Amino acid sequence: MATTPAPAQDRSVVRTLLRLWPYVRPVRARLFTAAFVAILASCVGLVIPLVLKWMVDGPVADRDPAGVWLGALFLLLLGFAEALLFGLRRWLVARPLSRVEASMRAALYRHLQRLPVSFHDRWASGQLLSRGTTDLMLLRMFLAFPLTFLLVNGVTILVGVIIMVLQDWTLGLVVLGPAVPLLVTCVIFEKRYATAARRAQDQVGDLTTVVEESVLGIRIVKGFGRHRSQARAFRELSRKLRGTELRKARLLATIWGVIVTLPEVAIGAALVVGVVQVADGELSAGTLVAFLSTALALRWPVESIGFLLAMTQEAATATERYFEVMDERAEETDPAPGAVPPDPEDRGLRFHDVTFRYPDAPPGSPPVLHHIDLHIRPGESMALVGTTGSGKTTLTALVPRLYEVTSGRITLDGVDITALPRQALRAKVAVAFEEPTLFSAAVGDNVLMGAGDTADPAALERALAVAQADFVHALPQGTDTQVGEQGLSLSGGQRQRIALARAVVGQPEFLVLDDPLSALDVHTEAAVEAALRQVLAGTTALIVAHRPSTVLLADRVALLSGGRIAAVGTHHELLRTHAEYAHLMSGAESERQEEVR
Ligand SMILES: Nc1ncnc2c1ncn2[C@@H]1O[C@H](COP(=O)(O)OP(=O)(O)OP(=O)(O)O)[C@@H](O)[C@H]1O
Repeated sequence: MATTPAPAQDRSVVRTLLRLWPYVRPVRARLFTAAFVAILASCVGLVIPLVLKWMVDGPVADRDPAGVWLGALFLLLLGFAEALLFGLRRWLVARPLSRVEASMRAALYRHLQRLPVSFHDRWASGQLLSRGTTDLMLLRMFLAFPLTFLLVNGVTILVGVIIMVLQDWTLGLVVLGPAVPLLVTCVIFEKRYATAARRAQDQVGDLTTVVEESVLGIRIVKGFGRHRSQARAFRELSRKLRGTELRKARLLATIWGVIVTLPEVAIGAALVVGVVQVADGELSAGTLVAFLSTALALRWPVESIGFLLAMTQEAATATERYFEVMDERAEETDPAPGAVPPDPEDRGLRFHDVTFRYPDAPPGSPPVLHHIDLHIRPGESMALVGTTGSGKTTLTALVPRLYEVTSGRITLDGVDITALPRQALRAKVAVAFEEPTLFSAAVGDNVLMGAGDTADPAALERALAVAQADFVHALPQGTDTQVGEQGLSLSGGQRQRIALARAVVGQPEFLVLDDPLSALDVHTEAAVEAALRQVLAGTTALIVAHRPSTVLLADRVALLSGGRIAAVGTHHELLRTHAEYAHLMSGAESERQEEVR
């Protein structure tokens, strides 16, 4: 499951949001201009009450129709200017903000590609998906609205309050009365909403994981009739999410209620006090009209603060979730400093006293691999044999540095693999796993992924021939045929052969094969083996094998038992001298005979 740390209670929203600055920086000019334009638009709106005051105390009191028309024309122009300026603000921000969202998404994707396999072991893919989609959308919305409007509304309220106090300070005080209770409510609301927002966004991630798993595993779900339990799990998670969303809605409704009611009551009170003052002749009707229309013009900026704060909280949570992934350490691409200098005498692939424990294994648990010493000489192929769970896959994963050794060293031709840049290492070592993953692309492209930039059609043909994957030519568009997500339109054995072709296409110096022929029928396996033998003649190879036929491909065999190398020798030697090996192979042999029969 995903690591979804509990929300930090004492986080600072501002400090969290400031982390977005590097992404916002390139569009800062546009954003600041847009904010300035929005402030201008709001201030234009605040001039309207002053025009009204002039109209009521002037042309209306003097019964001057020409003056009223002039005032109306002014109002119309001000309205137009306000609308135009708000339109301009939108135009200014729309494009740059979608660029910010795209660049953050690209950075996240790039980072995910560079994070070690151990990170992906820990995190559910749905959590990563939701961070790259929903959370980034929330951030774009925050940059488009709350970021600008919290500032714009703040300035508008300040200017409006100054105008009101200048009109009549007693009425001003009446309207300002609710400011303190409003502020207190906002602070309490903000804290509670932060917790609910974090929970909701994590739950969206969990829900995405369930959907993704059941879509990818649809065959298992159907095959085992698990659709009801999957649907139940989905319903349970969406019920939880609904509960959290309702809590958010309730919190929002409460704050909205307070934010709307208090100012309305204050405006009502100001109306009563103002009317009394006008009746007593202490205040002109025009001033009261101007005062009240300013107060009404401030209603929206004040009321919107509730949901602007809510969106800001969600954005802070989204930022936190985004950086939880971005802060994870990516694999170093450059060689590690201080590695042991290369030993030119030490050729081939060599494990020197390698011990390995999975990074996410419970503390104190025994290592999966103990003090492995193994030397595969240049051009030699070595089979790795062992009972299930003995650590074979783990050992092979250490060579391309999918995981880092806990202690000890692995060397390729005397060079410590940590002293090689990762790209150079992975160009030297090709891998094929038992569970072949194909990408949504043409078959040919899937194979050529293994060849770096030096790919050519002849290499593709050669690799397909070695892997006995000529069947691709019979596909509707030959090597250009698109294979679906995970290559589901191909059989298991066909996918394995394409993955094998991918491993051999780059003619790597070192080949690591994790039981790559397990899904093939005996005849195809024999044909692949015959072709592989030619490839293996010049390549140093480590091949995980379960069947004697695959073992026979190799020059020597290493027996892995309980995470230790129990014996190394030729197949026939070990059959004679090692009971565990003989037992393993006889089981495999009888299974094999069953299969042939
Ligand atoms: N990502 C992981 N985190 C923690 N432990 C793991 C992880 N992957 C595998 N293990 C554990 O490491 C041990 C060795 O697993 P490994 O897959 O290397 O065995 P194997 O010999 O390849 O087995 P098989 O023949 O069934 O493929 C197992 O006990 C397994 O539970």
